[in-house]
Amino acid sequence: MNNSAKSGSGLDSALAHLADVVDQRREAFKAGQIDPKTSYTALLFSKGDDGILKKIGEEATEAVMAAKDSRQSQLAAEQQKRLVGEMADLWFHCLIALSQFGLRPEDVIAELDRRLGTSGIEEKAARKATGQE
Ligand SMILES: N=c1c2ncn([C@@H]3O[C@H](COP(=O)(O)OP(=O)(O)OP(=O)(O)O)[C@@H](O)[C@H]3O)c2ncn1[C@@H]1O[C@H](COP(=O)(O)O)[C@@H](O)[C@H]1O
Repeated sequence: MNNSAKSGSGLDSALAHLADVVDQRREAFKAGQIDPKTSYTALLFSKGDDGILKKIGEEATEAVMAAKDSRQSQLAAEQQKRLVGEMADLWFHCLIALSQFGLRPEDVIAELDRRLGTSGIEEKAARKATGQE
């Protein structure tokens, strides 16, 4: 795997482009212009909140299992490829959930940007100190 692949704005634009496709599918589904039999994205939207959120749980579990298998097979290339595929499924289904709840990947990226440079340990301690936990 190439560690330098897709760093920087290419990642943002790839996610934004896919989110545009997902949002368009959602609008088309709501308008009755797209058939869940021909669009997997529309099929997911037809399942509503519970179906979409359940799918995230399933995809997360599949990604965890692929990671464990990858480790056991000493990171064999084909297992790494499977792990990337499962992570892609997970990210895709997260984009579906964001769209369902009126959000965009840009919102998540902005939050991650905001956190840059703040240690998770410090942030957790600050939350405890202000009683937010
Ligand atoms: N990126 C994706 C994408 N990633 C994963 N998937 C689908 O997500 C599913 C993964 O779920 P599973 O592994 O559980 O497989 P499954 O057995 O088919 O699912 P279930 O029957 O268990 O629900 C597969 O059917 C994949 O095809 C995706 N489907 C669509 N996209 C993008 O969305 C666009 C629009 O897709 P359609 O709405 O189908 O035209 C496509 O052009 C792609 O760019």
